[in-house]
Amino acid sequence: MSLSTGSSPSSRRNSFRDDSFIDEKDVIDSITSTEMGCLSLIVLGASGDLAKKKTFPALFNLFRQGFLQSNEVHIFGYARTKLSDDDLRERIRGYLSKGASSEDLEILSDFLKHIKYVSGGYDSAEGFLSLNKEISEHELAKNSYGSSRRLFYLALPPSVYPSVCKMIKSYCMNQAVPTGWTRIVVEKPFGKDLASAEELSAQLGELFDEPQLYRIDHYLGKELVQNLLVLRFANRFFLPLWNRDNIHNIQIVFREDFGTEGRGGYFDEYGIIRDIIQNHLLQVLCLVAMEKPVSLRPEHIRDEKVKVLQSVLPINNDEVVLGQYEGYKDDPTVSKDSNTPTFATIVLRIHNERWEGVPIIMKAGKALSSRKAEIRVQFKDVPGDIFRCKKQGRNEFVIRLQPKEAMYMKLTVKKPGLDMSTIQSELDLSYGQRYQDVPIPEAYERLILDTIRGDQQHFVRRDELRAAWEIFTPLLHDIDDGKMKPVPYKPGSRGPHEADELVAKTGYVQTHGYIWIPPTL
Ligand SMILES: NC(=O)C1=CN([C@@H]2O[C@H](COP(=O)(O)OP(=O)(O)OC[C@H]3O[C@@H](n4cnc5c(N)ncnc54)[C@H](OP(=O)(O)O)[C@@H]3O)[C@@H](O)[C@H]2O)C=CC1
Ligand SMILES: O=C1O[C@H](COP(=O)(O)O)[C@@H](O)[C@H](O)[C@H]1O
Repeated sequence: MSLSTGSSPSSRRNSFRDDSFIDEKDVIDSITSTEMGCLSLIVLGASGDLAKKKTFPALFNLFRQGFLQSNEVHIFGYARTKLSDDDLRERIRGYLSKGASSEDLEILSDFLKHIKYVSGGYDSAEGFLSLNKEISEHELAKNSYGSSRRLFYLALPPSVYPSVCKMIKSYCMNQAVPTGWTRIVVEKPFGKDLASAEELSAQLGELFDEPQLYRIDHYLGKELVQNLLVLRFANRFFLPLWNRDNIHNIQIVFREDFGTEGRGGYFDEYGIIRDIIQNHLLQVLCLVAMEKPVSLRPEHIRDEKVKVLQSVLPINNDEVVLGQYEGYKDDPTVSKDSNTPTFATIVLRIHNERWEGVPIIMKAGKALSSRKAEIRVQFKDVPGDIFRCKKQGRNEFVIRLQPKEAMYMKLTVKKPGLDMSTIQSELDLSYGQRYQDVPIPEAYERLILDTIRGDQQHFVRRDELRAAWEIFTPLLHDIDDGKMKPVPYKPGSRGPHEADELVAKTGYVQTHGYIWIPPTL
């Protein structure tokens, strides 16, 4: 976990309004009026993996940078496990203190004082009544000005979302209306297919209005994902090139160099398409492929994302390769005859004026040779090529989301020297080198801050979710019914060779003899 450093707490608190390019008056007004007063952050599922690894570290980083103010905030953990306040604090301390400086350890001790734990069931009126009592006491003690705010973060399996939301609605709503608010953050996977996602949406929709619901997809909080709209719409370079006339194919790739360790039971029920492609990679695709929004208002952006999703053609199963790494089924929590893919390459086709004929290759896998996530835009060959550049490979624009954020453009140049020959080189913007003193925030930090500020731009709207499930549901049902089977691949490999063959069939040209080496400082 990284403890990002930053400027002084007081200056950081207002930096969003100072620096943001979101300048619509109403957005700013809504942020200003709801960013004050007592703030209760309630982490449901506080005993779990996500809470430990992501939610509490993100809250701590926001606290240490002054985005959560000591005199306003209180954090409540809730779960069934019997823990004392100190048990939870010690768990968090254990995770956060590794490698921390003495200054950080001091701030951590202060942060932990703001944490309380309440134990109870996810359908227990008694549990939620005690939670409400704790929150109300904190509000009474601290609410000296402004309105009280309640943010419920569901770090829980989706199966309990409906009952938890009913409990919140019945027993824990903020009474400080209309100035205060109650918001709910839900994690993916949001459903297992179109029908179950719609049912879940309907259940939650009966209890909360869309502006109260934040469907989090942490890929939308990654620095270079947030950069996509700026890159595409603020640079004259890209505007005329970003279309079927110039781009041959696009790849959106997620690789992990570890398996499903410790999460086999969950993963076996969902698989790589539901875990990564239907949400994280598809959200990235929306930002890569959407038209320019009317403005930066969340609704304008999300309207354009929905249009892209609705333009995706039904998946052709001949353009899908599934894989399962050898040894996956050794996990005792995984079924011995599991048909669950841990790897998938899927070609999507967008039926619109900009992208007709451009294969969009979505690739994700666990237990592969490396860990990285990137967008790879491959341009067409140069027409009337007098340099025989084809030998060298095509222009490619690569956006590396992680690790080591970077953007680089592979291009052909004259080989330096007396000979007149060409080689592949690159224009390179590596963030570690270009922005040496700028800490890159963790995705969860940024997104939790958005939920507190009431900015839904980087959250998935209900109709987006529906459109996303519409794309993948037929394929998922074919896999669930055993009509599509994963091929085995070796852990630590590139995945099944059939996937490389499929990508080659789409016309992707691999550049041989060239490798981008991230610069070192
Ligand atoms: N872990 C990760 O890296 C990521 C997780 N997510 C999503 O976040 C959510 C939480 O994930 P994670 O923390 O890994 O999950 P966990 O399995 O760790 O569950 C979180 C907590 O929920 C409670 N719980 C677990 N299973 C059940 C059940 N069947 N019924 C009721 N309560 C249960 C447990 O608390 P107790 O028994 O104490 O009540 C547990 O501590 C999930 O939706 C997951 O898909 C999303 C991205 C990444
Ligand atoms: O949502 C998930 O994401 C993680 C990968 O997240 P990253 O930010 O480290 O790329 C993945 O390991 C997990 O299976 C999935 O549920």
